Amino acid sequence: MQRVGILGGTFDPIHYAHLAIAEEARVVLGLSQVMFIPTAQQPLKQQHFSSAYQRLAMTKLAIADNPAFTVSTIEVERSGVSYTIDTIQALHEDQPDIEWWLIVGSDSLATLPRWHSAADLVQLAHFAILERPGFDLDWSALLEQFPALAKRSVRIQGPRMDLSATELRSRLQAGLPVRYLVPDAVASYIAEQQLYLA
Ligand SMILES: Nc1ncnc2c1ncn2[C@@H]1O[C@H](COP(=O)(O)OP(=O)(O)OP(=O)(O)O)[C@@H](O)[C@H]1O
Ligand SMILES: O=C(O)c1ccc[n+]([C@@H]2O[C@H](COP(=O)([O-])O)[C@@H](O)[C@H]2O)c1
Repeated sequence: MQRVGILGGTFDPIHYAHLAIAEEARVVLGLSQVMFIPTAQQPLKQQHFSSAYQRLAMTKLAIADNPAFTVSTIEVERSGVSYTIDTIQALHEDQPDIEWWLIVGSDSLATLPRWHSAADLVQLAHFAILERPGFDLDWSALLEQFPALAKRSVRIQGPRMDLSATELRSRLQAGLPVRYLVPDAVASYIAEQQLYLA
């Protein structure tokens, strides 16, 4: 069965750790492609710092040189709160013969108990879990709550990159460089659009 990866994210902004975990999961799991899906509105985040359109544009620029990477506008076009279960259900209905792999950092997976219809999601998707430096996942607690995860997930150790969008926004606000932390085209877009200055 063909396997396709999904990297959902706020991508505010997208950075090299996103690209690196997507590529790692692609190779380790033999994914035919990784679909990047920027959220319209992340359910657990109070605030976004650029528009959905700008985050989508940065995502397109970031993945342009990798033929195995694609961008889906499914959440941006649906608008409103972006529940992953809605996205997976739609993709699954459209292409039931694909094995869908959600690529998630360990920090994000730790919030799974608070995701909408999490128990159903675990039945529909597989999970590629990437270790995030400085973040210890309580794996046994999660397995206790979602036993199906044991058979439907793979934990991948690397690459370990201590980089976050939060840190990038702080750097930009402080006038510090983000070159070599995000693709050049993304750095140029951020500068042109004057993002993350306030
Ligand atoms: N450095 C990293 N290592 C592993 N996973 C990461 C890393 N950065 C982001 N991810 C994962 O990528 C996905 C999308 O992340 P997101 O767009 O929220 O970026 P972020 O850097 O975590 O943003 P913010 O700092 O604004 O919360 C999530 O599953 C997150 O766990
Ligand atoms: O469906 C939910 O309730 C839900 C709650 C929190 C996060 N998510 C998804 O998890 C992905 C990573 O989120 P984030 O915060 O790291 O950008 C992104 O696709 C979010 O929409 C989904």
